[in-house]
Order: sequence, then C-alpha cells, then structure tokens
Amino acid sequence: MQWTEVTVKTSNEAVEAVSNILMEAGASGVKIEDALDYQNLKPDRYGEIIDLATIPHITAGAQISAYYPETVFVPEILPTIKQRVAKLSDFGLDPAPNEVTMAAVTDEAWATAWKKYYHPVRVTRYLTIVPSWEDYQPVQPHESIMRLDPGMAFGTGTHPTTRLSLQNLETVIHGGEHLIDVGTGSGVLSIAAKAMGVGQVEAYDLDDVAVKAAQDNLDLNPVAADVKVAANDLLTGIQTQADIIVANILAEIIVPLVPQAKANLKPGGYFITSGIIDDKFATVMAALKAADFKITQHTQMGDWHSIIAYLPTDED
Ligand SMILES: C[S@@+](CC[C@H](N)C(=O)[O-])C[C@H]1O[C@@H](n2cnc3c(N)ncnc32)[C@H](O)[C@@H]1O
Repeated sequence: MQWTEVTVKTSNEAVEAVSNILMEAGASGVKIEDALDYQNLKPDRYGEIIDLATIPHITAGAQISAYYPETVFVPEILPTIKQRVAKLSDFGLDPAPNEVTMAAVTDEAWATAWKKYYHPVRVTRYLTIVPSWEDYQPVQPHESIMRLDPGMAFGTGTHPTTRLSLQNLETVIHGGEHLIDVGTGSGVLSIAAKAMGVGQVEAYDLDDVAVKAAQDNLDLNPVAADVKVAANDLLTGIQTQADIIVANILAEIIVPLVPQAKANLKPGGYFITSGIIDDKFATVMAALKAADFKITQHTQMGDWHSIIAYLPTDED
C-alpha cells in the first residue's frame, strides 16, 4: 500500500480542529507537532533537562500531518481541506498560516498508486470518462467517450464539483459555441465541452502543472485537438466574447471572477460556476446578481453547489 502524507501548517490553538478536518477527509491517522509542546518541556523525573538544541523541532505554530491510503486521489481533497481550515476563523480559531502540502510516504509510485482505483465512469447521461490506460467500448449509441490521465492535476471527472459542471455543460451547450474554461485542471471540462459539440475552447489555469496535464489530455482526445490552453490568472488580460464560461473553482476565487466573466461574455451567454461549498453559496449568488446575471439553474451534490447564470440581452 502506498500512502500520501498531507501536512497543514497552522496555529497552536487550531491543532484539534485541523486534525478533525484531516480525519474527516479520509485520513487513516494524524501526527501532530506543536511548538508549545517543546516550549513546555519540564525536567524529567530524574531532574534531567532535555537539551532542545539536540532535538529537531518546530519553534512556532503547529504542523499536522495526515496519512491517506492510495484509494484517495489527494489533489482532489486538498482544496476542501484548505477551505475548511480557513473557515475555522468563523469559530474564533486562528488557522494561519494554513499552508497545505503533500508528499510521498513510501516510494516513487505514490503519485500513481490511486490509478488502480480509477476506472471508466459514466459522468453524465451521454459522457463516459475512461482512464487513458484502460480499454473501453461505448455500450450505448449516444455515449461519448473521453480519455483522461489527471496526473497531479485536479479533474478526474468523479468529484461532485466536476460532475455538476459537466451536467450543466450538457444543459446549456447546443453546438458551435465559443467557450472559456477557467481553472481547467486536467482539462476535463474543455474536452467534455468539445465532445458535446462546442466550437472553440480557450482553457486557462494558474498552475503550470495543470496546464501541462491539460495539454497531455487534449492530445489524448482528437475531438479536443484545437483547444488552446495557457497559464493565466482567472481572465486577467483576456478579451474574448464567449458564449459560455465555465469555472469550477472555490467560491472565494469565483467572486472576483464574476466581473471578468461578465466582460468576456456575449449578451445571452451563460456563466457556469461550481466548487461552491454550502456556506459560500449566498455570497456567490449575491455577486452574480449584483453583476446583473439571471440565475437559471441551481444544482447541488452533497455540500457542493453549482449555478447556471445567464447574461441578459437588451431584448430580454
Ligand atoms: C477545482 S479545480 C477544477 C479542475 C477542473 N476544471 C474540474 O472541473 O475538475 C480548480 C482549478 O483552478 C485552478 N485555479 C485556482 N486559482 C486560479 C486562478 N486564480 N486562475 C486560474 N486558475 C486557477 C487550480 O489550479 C485548479 O486546477
């Protein structure tokens, strides 16, 4: 069994709450290092004082490491962990610095061990995602197939936020549109959009690892050969008039994207947002309405929400 270690740097007061968050995300155990434990060291029962200079230790805050089995695709749980830790401030706990990292515990195979558990999955009525290393033949006449290896990028297609995005794409796409995919990750939404008949796609991600993974996946899917993928911070500097913009990003990032999406959409276009956790839903709705979007659909899977927003024309 391969294990992935996820480490969160936080404050001393948030140790227990962060440990709970990590366990709830499926960890099999946690290790806690708290600078206070070292500062509070007392002479042992023989009166001997431990020389801290001889023990490697952290000197400020706390660090909690959690261990996830290979069945968990860790890149898809990191944003939730970070978001839940940040939310501790609502309960009067200081989450800072809330730095989340992941690393191998055992050997080099850690980054790919989860692949054993990733199989073809029917993600919408018409779309099946097939891991790039598996053979699969469609079982129904209208079933489309896309091939995917998310590598270390978010976007296997199975996460609720991605599934909601895919279902909403299926709802709004008629064929031939110009679409922008913000926060493309593995490229899953761009490839799916092409498979659903969209004309032109631009895909962006802040993370170079994602841009590389997306390009590799575009290369695996001839239908998406003409998708343009590039590194970019949201839609900063982009001047496109698109029919559809899709963004499966955390709510905090969707809010500043709303005015950029409005500027890059044709009137009559759709802005699909996903990645919105329960208690941020009202904030995203308020930002969309303040920018004159009309909400045409709201869907939910577990704690996650997705919205289809329509930009009215002068005639509407
Ligand atoms: C939740 S993942 C979604 C991946 C994929 N689109 C999906 O639906 O499965 C969000 C992606 O947004 C990217 N991202 C985060 N902040 C961003 C920003 N400011 N600009 C562009 N991309 C960003 C992340 O690197 C990550 O790949």
